[in-house]
Amino acid sequence: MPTAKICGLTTEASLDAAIAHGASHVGFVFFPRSPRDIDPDRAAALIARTPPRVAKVGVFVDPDDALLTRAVAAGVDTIQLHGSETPERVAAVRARYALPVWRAVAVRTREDLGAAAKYRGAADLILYDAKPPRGADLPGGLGLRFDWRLLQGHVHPLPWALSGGLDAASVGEAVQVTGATLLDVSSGVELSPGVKDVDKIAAFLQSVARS
Ligand SMILES: O=C(O)c1ccccc1N[C@@H]1O[C@H](COP(=O)(O)O)[C@@H](O)[C@H]1O
Repeated sequence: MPTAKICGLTTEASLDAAIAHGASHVGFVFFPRSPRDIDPDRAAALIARTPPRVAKVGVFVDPDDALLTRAVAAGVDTIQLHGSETPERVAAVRARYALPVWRAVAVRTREDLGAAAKYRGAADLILYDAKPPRGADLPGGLGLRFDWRLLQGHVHPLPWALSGGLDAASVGEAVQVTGATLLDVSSGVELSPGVKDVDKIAAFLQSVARS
């Protein structure tokens, strides 16, 4: 059965809904430009109420080590790098913190998928996300999807997950088209950027469980 990460959590209510409805991963965004940005001290309070079976993913955009160290001290146990981190930087982060590291790969065309192979031996998982439009304020969390058919026949160099514009209505088709076993959502379970909705979280996780 596919599993899911609910990303961009900032409140007890939304975190509790994700846990209660079976999320395998919860995500906290450490990026000041994001409407979902969370301070590591606040994240620590949310992580403290998250059971061990649920992975706590920190989402970062070209972070320095000081921020990574604060987030790991807060309880983040998986690092998602969503900026322009090179394979060398990804490998260094993985070695320094001895935690699983995900690398986002932005996809618009089939050629974009080629970037994933560069992270073999550096990242633990590739997170395919839609490529943001030129000049976008954020590299992710925009509720945009890419053509999932691009993943058909793609030889994945690493374990992988799917993100970008998913919601309760579309996630079943996403699983069918791509064969994804881990689905990552942020905007699709929100009322407005940064404002999570517990009913949308429940509906998304129910759709994943049915897929
Ligand atoms: O959510 C954010 O604000 C964010 C900021 C910077 C980098 C990544 C971010 N979110 C990630 O984007 C994808 C897709 O999100 P969406 O469902 O399309 O809104 C997801 O992996 C989030 O972790």
